[in-house]
Amino acid sequence: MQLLNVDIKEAGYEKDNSVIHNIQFNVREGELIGLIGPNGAGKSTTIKTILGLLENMKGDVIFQQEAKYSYIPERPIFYDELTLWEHLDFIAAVEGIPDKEYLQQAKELLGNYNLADHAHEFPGKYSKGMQQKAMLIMSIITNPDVYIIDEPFIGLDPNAMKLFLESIQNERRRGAGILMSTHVLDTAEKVCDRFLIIHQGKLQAAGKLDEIRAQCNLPNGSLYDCFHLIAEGKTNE
Ligand SMILES: Nc1ncnc2c1ncn2[C@@H]1O[C@H](COP(=O)(O)OP(=O)(O)OP(=O)(O)O)[C@@H](O)[C@H]1O
Repeated sequence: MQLLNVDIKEAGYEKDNSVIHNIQFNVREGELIGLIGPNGAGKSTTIKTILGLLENMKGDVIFQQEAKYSYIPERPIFYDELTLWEHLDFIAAVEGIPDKEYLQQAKELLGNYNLADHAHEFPGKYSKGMQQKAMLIMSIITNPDVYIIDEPFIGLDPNAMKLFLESIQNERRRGAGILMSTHVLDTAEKVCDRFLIIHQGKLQAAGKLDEIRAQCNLPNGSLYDCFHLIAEGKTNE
């Protein structure tokens, strides 16, 4: 089942100055989609458009059957005066999640991510990797149908990276669809079902790795090879 349909004709930060054009794709249940492209390609702008943050947008972004989404930004954001536990309590209260539904899960996640001993500290003072893990826990407890994740891997140590990927796989098994922007192409190649390669604000290639290879005319190429070809503007499109 499709959870999110995106059909952006154009979007940008100022009127009559579009940054992204003709970006169409969908996210289905259980799918992990990698949104990739060089710096300044338009990945964050695409995400901001999906989140409804850009006024200057033409097109449609439709979450199916009131699918609930959760956004994990590249730069974690916390309330200065709330501990991580207080953040979790606050989110549970706002989302109307009963204690018995999230307390156990939150404790398990805090344990897995080695944050249990820091749960009563202010996450604003955590290291970058700890903050990233805290954001993920805050997201998971809301049980979203769709995750929108902006570059999650920067700052994670190898163990945290493994845990992050495991958490994502668990969420996919539950049926959640995930749109994830990243520059870590070797990991993306291994874990994503489909890819969207954006360059200069346009979708230059989309599909499974085999389809991307065909679009790039690189039958044995890696995602990295295809990315470079597109970033250098050498595709036929
Ligand atoms: N707040 C903003 N106001 C005006 N222009 C912006 C703003 N944010 C981004 N842009 C412009 O939009 C274009 C796309 O930027 P965007 O942040 O979407 O790229 P990105 O693919 O996410 O890059 P990166 O990999 O560096 O994060 C760039 O030309 C950038 O200068």
